[in-house]
Amino acid sequence: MDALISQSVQLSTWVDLEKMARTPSSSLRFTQRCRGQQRLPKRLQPKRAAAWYRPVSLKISCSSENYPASVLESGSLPASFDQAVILKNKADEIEPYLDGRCIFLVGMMGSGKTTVGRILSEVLGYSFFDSDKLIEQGVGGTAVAEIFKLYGESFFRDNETEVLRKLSSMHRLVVSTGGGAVVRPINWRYMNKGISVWLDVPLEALARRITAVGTDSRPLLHNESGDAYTKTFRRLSTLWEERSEAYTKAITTVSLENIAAKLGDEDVCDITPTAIAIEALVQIESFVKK
Ligand SMILES: Nc1ncnc2c1ncn2[C@@H]1O[C@H](COP(=O)(O)OP(=O)(O)O)[C@@H](O)[C@H]1O
Ligand SMILES: O=C(O)C1=C[C@@H](OP(=O)(O)O)[C@@H](O)[C@H](O)C1
Repeated sequence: MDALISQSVQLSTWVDLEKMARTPSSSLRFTQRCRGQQRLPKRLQPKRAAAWYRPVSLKISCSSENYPASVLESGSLPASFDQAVILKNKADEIEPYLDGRCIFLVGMMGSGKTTVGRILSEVLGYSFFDSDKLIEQGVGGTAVAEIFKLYGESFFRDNETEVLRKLSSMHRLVVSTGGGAVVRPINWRYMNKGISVWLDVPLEALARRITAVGTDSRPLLHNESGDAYTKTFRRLSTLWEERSEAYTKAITTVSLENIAAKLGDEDVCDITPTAIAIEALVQIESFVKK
């Protein structure tokens, strides 16, 4: 049965990746907001949730058109510029150094791979792919949770590897991978043909985000007892113990705790996706300019 389905999941038959990749994603604006954020119970709300929507955390003024080589490295963002402008300038600066290499975002579920990945693809003029979505399309539009239920995790993982293999032979893509893609060594061979970026987000923040949107689409978070936050946090902790080492194989790391420290924020939940995208470019820059 599985063999039969596997055969039907030939990438060429389900997604014309090459064609899709020729069309850079166009739905994104530089300033990404947390749309559709549901209200959490008060005790789960981040201390300054509204700050997610702040356009920028500003420290100093800057009169030059040339932004500091590393706006976040310096720990100070120029006061009069929107994060979106900083992001776009940084993208323009490093894009030639990428030589078309793909960017693979890795990280625990809920770490922002899709959110940040879309922003990066937009500013770099790259195409965006979500590997989970490609797997779903390959199985006739079956949702990830359903694929796990009907065919099991290893079937899902085989398809994930096949998707990554195919994507790794392409250029100018930003790819949001599934949280478990890091576990198979073969996947690293594919992802590190491009530049892998680990979004390192504290478990508490992940659990808050996922609780806000629900766990329906994330099958590995099903089957726990307790309230939504507690069971999500517990399951994430187990997965983290199994995977934390694997994430360190990424070529670059974006640590939200480091960004928070640089910006003077005390809560990682205050960091906007745009600020995270800027830091991702800063980290990528230090790799490509080495
Ligand atoms: N920097 C951020 N601050 C607050 N919420 C965020 C941030 N980045 C992502 N989110 C939210 O967290 C949830 C998971 O993000 P997503 O990009 O889908 O993660 P992943 O693709 O890694 O699973 C989404 O609801 C998204 O809106
Ligand atoms: O952590 C994991 O093993 C998984 C994460 C999910 O992707 P996201 O990280 O995008 O939620 C999805 O691939 C699947 O549910 C398995």
